[in-house]
Amino acid sequence: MKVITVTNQKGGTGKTTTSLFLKDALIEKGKKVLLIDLDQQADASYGTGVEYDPSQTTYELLTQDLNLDDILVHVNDQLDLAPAGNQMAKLDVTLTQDHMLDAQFILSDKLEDYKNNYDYVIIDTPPALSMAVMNALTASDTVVVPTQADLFSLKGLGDLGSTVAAIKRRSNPKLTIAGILIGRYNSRTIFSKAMTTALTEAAQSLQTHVFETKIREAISVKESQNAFQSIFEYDPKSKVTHDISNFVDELLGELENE
Ligand SMILES: Nc1ncnc2c1ncn2[C@@H]1O[C@H](COP(=O)(O)OP(=O)(O)OP(=O)(O)O)[C@@H](O)[C@H]1O
Repeated sequence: MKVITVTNQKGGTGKTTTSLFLKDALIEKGKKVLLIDLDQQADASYGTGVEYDPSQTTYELLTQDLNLDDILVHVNDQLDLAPAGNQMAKLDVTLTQDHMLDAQFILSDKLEDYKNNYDYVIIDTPPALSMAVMNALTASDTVVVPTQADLFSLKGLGDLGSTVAAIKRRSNPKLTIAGILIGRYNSRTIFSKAMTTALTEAAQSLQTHVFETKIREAISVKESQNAFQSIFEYDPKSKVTHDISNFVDELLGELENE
């Protein structure tokens, strides 16, 4: 079982979209996937199109004496969902009030018994360097950092680099950053010198590289999300679907070589 966290503390950089693409591409490859939603906005959970009990979510999993099974939603034979709820916004406060020791290990401990149940676990995270993200990083093999080809999306990635370094030292030495993924890409955009410098610096600060594949901006991305459909079903022949396939092949190639 490989655990992949999708994170960037900046909002709206494509974390949920990337998590859903990853889930779709892995299912397309016949893999068994667990999607864990740690973002209080719960867009990834909503995106699967299933109904779930809003009082049995990843917040309860991380703050109460519950097993993953207690909150899991069986979406289909290849996909289970650990859904999020808006109570996730108070996770850091709750864990501090409860004086939880080693609070970043909770998710990793709770995944321990499920190692043989899934090929891949995909974790969608909130736009913050919160306890939810610490838990995701501690439980993961690798991290994908979605960004957009603008300077603001790259701001603050140095902080993510420091957090990952701290997690590697303290709670998860095997953690790697697979790469920075450029999304909503427009091929007519000329990368400015400033953008190229910022991308290089961002990759250096994360001790990683930028994925060769970029995901283009395409209306079918939003349309497939609105239709609660996998992009592979909604628009199988489109260029963006091809990008997604190439990106996932690039990522899996890296993971297999580790
Ligand atoms: N390749 C793409 N083409 C078109 N639209 C896209 C593409 N990728 C992402 N989007 C759109 O960009 C918006 C932001 O993406 P998304 O919700 O995945 O970001 P996020 O990082 O998860 O946001 P947040 O930080 O709020 O959790 C969404 O409306 C999504 O549909």
